[in-house]
This record gives sequence, C-alpha cells and structure tokens, in this order.
Amino acid sequence: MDTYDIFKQLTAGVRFTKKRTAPPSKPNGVSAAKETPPQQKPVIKPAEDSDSGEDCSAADDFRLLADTGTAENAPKRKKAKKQLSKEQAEQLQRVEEINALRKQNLITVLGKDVPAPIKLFDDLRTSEYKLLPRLLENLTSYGFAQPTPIQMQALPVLLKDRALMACAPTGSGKTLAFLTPIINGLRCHKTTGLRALVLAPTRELAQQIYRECGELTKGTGLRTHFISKVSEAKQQYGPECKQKYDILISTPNRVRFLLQQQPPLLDFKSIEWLVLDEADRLMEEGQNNFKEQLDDIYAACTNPQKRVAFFSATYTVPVAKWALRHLKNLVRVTIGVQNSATDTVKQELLFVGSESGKLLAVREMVRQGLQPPVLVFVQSKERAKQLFEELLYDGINVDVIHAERTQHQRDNCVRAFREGHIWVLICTELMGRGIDFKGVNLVINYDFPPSKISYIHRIGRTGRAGRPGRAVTFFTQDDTANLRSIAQIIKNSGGEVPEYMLQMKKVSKSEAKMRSKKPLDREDITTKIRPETPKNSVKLQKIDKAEKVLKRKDNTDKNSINKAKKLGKMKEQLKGKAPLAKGKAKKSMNASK
Ligand SMILES: Nc1ncnc2c1ncn2[C@@H]1O[C@H](COP(=O)(O)OP(=O)(O)OP(=O)(O)O)[C@@H](O)[C@H]1O
Repeated sequence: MDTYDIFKQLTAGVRFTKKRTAPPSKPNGVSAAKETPPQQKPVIKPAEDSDSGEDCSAADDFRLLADTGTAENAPKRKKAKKQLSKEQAEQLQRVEEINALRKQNLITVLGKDVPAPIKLFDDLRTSEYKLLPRLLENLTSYGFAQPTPIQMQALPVLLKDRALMACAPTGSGKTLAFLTPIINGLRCHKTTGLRALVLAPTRELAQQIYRECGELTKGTGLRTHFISKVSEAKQQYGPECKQKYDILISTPNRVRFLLQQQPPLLDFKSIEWLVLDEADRLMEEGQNNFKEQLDDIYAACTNPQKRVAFFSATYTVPVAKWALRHLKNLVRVTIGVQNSATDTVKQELLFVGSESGKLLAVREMVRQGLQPPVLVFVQSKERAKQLFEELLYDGINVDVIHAERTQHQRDNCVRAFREGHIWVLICTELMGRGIDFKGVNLVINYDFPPSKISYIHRIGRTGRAGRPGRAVTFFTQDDTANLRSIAQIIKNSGGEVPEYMLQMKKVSKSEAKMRSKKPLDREDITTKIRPETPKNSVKLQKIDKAEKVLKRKDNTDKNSINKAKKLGKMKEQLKGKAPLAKGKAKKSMNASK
C-alpha cells in the first residue's frame, strides 16, 4: 500500500471543496491543494463575524485544515485498518493521536507535512529537536506546567526550519514560541554579526521582547541588542565596532534609518531568522505605516536560507496573501477562531450618553471600587493628557503614556505601572499591542476602538496567560457605526450582548477602513467650564486653517514640525489654559502660509 492508498483511507468520506482541489498553479507552489497533508481533512472555521469590512473577507482566505476524525469516517477506517501492515497501522494511530491533540487544543494547521505538536517542553529534548540543554533549563525555570497551544505547534514547526504564519489569542505565549527556536538555531555566539532580527511595532514592545530574550539566552553566550538610541548606533555596531551581536530586537523605523546611513550601520547579509511580531500591524500599508520600511528591511536580509515567521493575534487578508506569495514551504497555524478575542476576558459595553458621561462613568467606577492595575485607552495623545489632568485631581494614582512623552518618561511610566506604583495608566493605541503587564485586572475603552482589530488587542492587555480579566467599553451615539462588529466579537467569545446591537446596520468596507484610520472628532475631556469668547473661536479657526495648510504641504523638515507643534500648543492654550503670548499666534499662522 503506497502513500496514496493511505491518503485515500484517511480521507474517506471527506468532501474537498473546489477551491482546495484547484490545480497547483500558485506562484510559490504553496496552494491550498498542494499543502493538504495526507492526514488532514478540511473543516471550515471562519470567524463568525464578517461585517466590519476591515478583515471580514478573512473568513474565506483563512479556511484552515483541522485535524479531526468524525464518527462518519470511523467504520470505514476500521475496515481499512485490517488491510494495513503493522507499520502502517502504527502510523495511522500516530496520526489519530496528533489529530486528537490538535482538536483538544483548538489548533488548526495548513501546510505540507506539518510537524506534530509537542505535549511538554520536555518533548523538545529528543534527538528530533535537540534543544540546547541550557535553553531547556531556562524554559523550565519559568515554571510553566506545559506549553500553550501556540507553543505546542509553533515550536516544532520553527525548530524544523519552516516558514510560519501563526495566529493565536492575545496573551497566549507567542513570544516564547518564536524566541526559543531562534536561540536554539543560533546555538552560540559568533563574531560574524547579526544572525536574527525581531521586529515589533513599538519601542515598548521591542524592549519587552528584549527582556524576555535576555532570560532565555542566559548561559548560552548569545548576545542580544535592543536599539535604544539611534545616535549611539555607530559606536555600538558600526563597521569598526568590535562588539558583535547575534540577535537584534527593534522597531522597523529605527532599523531602516540605520540601514539608510552612508555607509549603512547595519548589515543583514547573515540574517538567518527574521521574525515579525504583530505582523499584521507591521504589514499595514499607507501613510505612517510600516510596510514601506519593512520592504527595505526584508530586501536587506539577503540570505536565501533565512527562516521567516509572522506572529499576531489578528490577521488581515493581504498579510496572508503576502506570506503565501513570498514564503516557501509555509505552515499556517491558528489557535481557536481567527481574529477573535480571548475568552478569559469578561467584556461589557456601557452606554454613557455623551462625552461628559464618560467622565461620570469613570468616577462612578472609582467610587464603587476599582481593582488596580487598570489600563484606560483613549484615541489620541491630546485626550490622554486631558483625561490625566481630570483624574489627577481625583486622587487616583494615575499616569499617562503617549508618543509625545520622552523615552525616559515612557520607560519610567511602564516600569512604575509594572511595579505597582501606578494604579491607573492612561494610554493611547501605542500600548494596545503586545504589552504584557502582569495581572491587569481591568481595561477601560474610554474612547471606542477605531476597529475590531484594535478592540481585540486593547482588551487583550488583560486576561493574559489564562488569568481572568475584565474589559469595559464606553460608547455614545457617535460610536454606533462600529458597535455591531464589536458586539459580535463579544458574542463569539461567549459574552452577552443585547440582540439589537447584532441587528444594527452593517458598515461598508470603505467606511470601516476610513474609521479605523481617522478617529472621531470628540468633545474635550473636561469638567471645567471654559468661557469661549468670540475672539478665541476666531483664533481657533485660524489655527485650524493654518494646521491644514501645513498638513497639505506634508513637510517633514524641522521647521514645519516645530510650527505644527507651536500651533498645537496655542490651540490648547486658547481652549482654556495658560494665556497666549501676545502676537505669537499671528506670527506662527502667517509663517505656515
Ligand atoms: N506555557 C506557558 N504557560 C503559562 N504562561 C505562559 C506560558 N508561556 C508564556 N506564558 C506567559 O504568558 C504571558 C503572555 O505571553 P506573551 O506576551 O508572549 O503573549 P502574546 O501571545 O505574545 O500576547 P499578545 O498577542 O498580546 O502580544 C507572559 O507573561 C508569559 O510569561
């Protein structure tokens, strides 16, 4: 009996969709049909909600192969078993065990000859994986009882040098799932230069991965670097620098900046591992997004043998398409349902009437007793500052983090929150992804998230590593457009939502996209009464106009940036704070013309 016969028996009773049996005409040969491993049968597992437009068509493209046996197939298999040799019967049993393990852990895989998942970290000790004893020791020192589902499947895939696109819920241990194979692959320090590159969308996340890498590389001799200041880059890893690092962890903009220096301050010729954490964010196209930077970085990693891995809790169709087109021998792993919220978070939607209702709601929550640590998300740095000012006088132990604070302030803020000195941290989307604050009890979405992808990541800052968490999302009449898709996510993860929300009108793809890019104009967060004189409003209008002119020019030179900053400050002052210096407004507004 050859492989084809075994395949026939294993897939008895399975109907293959037309899409999956299409001829293998995809450019990289990783068509779904070709990828179908003999032991797998297709089960369609789309995300239930498909209405937001931003990622709704993912359902079709993300059809994954699950490995489940059905009662319907059982008798046929039994009959077939009689004809199998002992070796084949054993093989069949092994396949069934693998399928059962995947089913139990909601692991779905797509790819050719996908390695079996492991049950225990200790399984990596075998000759098949040859995990460095010191690395295993470091892993064991965390005291985790067993690998999480993503670790069970991603570790063997990456340890076998396959390209990987992994999607697993927030807080499910993806960081260890990519750092372990990198460290094992590099094994010991070499003076050849950088051999692994890990990219993350924010400095805070890159720093967190760097810290985790430090723990895991203990005693291996491997040297990891995190780009803290680009100005120090030349001394740290320029051509004349003697100190050579093995692993670099950073954000795409810093890396690209250093690559663009003459001569380039980074050399990626020897990169053997390229990992994108929050891959869907890094692959976002358009202004202020990372895709362009990533293209340059990817082009600089010229080693054809490099392993590439994408990790995220959410994916969009273009990312999957890119991966299929560019990555050979790709394995796709999904835990649970694609683009869904983690089920350890109790999610609530709270109608607060108006903007001022939000402050009342927060104060009421405080009055009833908040259990810190708490993260509060707002849509912009201006609003973060406003909310901070309000809560500061309420006697809450609060701080704020946003892109306008200095690196030093941001680092201190994160540290203080981690150490419990700050109980309530107000933040922007900056902290929405990847940040692992242990034990966050509550996430408050003070401003409604701009997309369901943003919602999934924001609320994923709580309920991590299997712990329970709670998320409260405020909404007003202005937020109803995205309400349906978020209500659907809550329902999909087992929460309760009123039926009317699920029946609301669907938002078109283009509107959802527009909303995710441009946050709503909201009233300022304040309880202070600010007298708005006619004079002030005229000045404000003029400033708005000047800002628009500057934006249209799209100047990124120092002068324009300073002007924009000045205008922003003046606007704030006019809105009711410090008095504006005479003649200053006029001067700046004229200068922008
Ligand atoms: N096998 C394990 N068992 C229990 N906890 C684990 C295990 N592996 C990792 N963790 C812990 O789970 C927490 C979340 O891990 P991690 O930050 O890697 O999540 P993530 O999946 O990357 O989340 P996100 O999508 O939000 O970035 C960390 O505190 C980590 O120490």
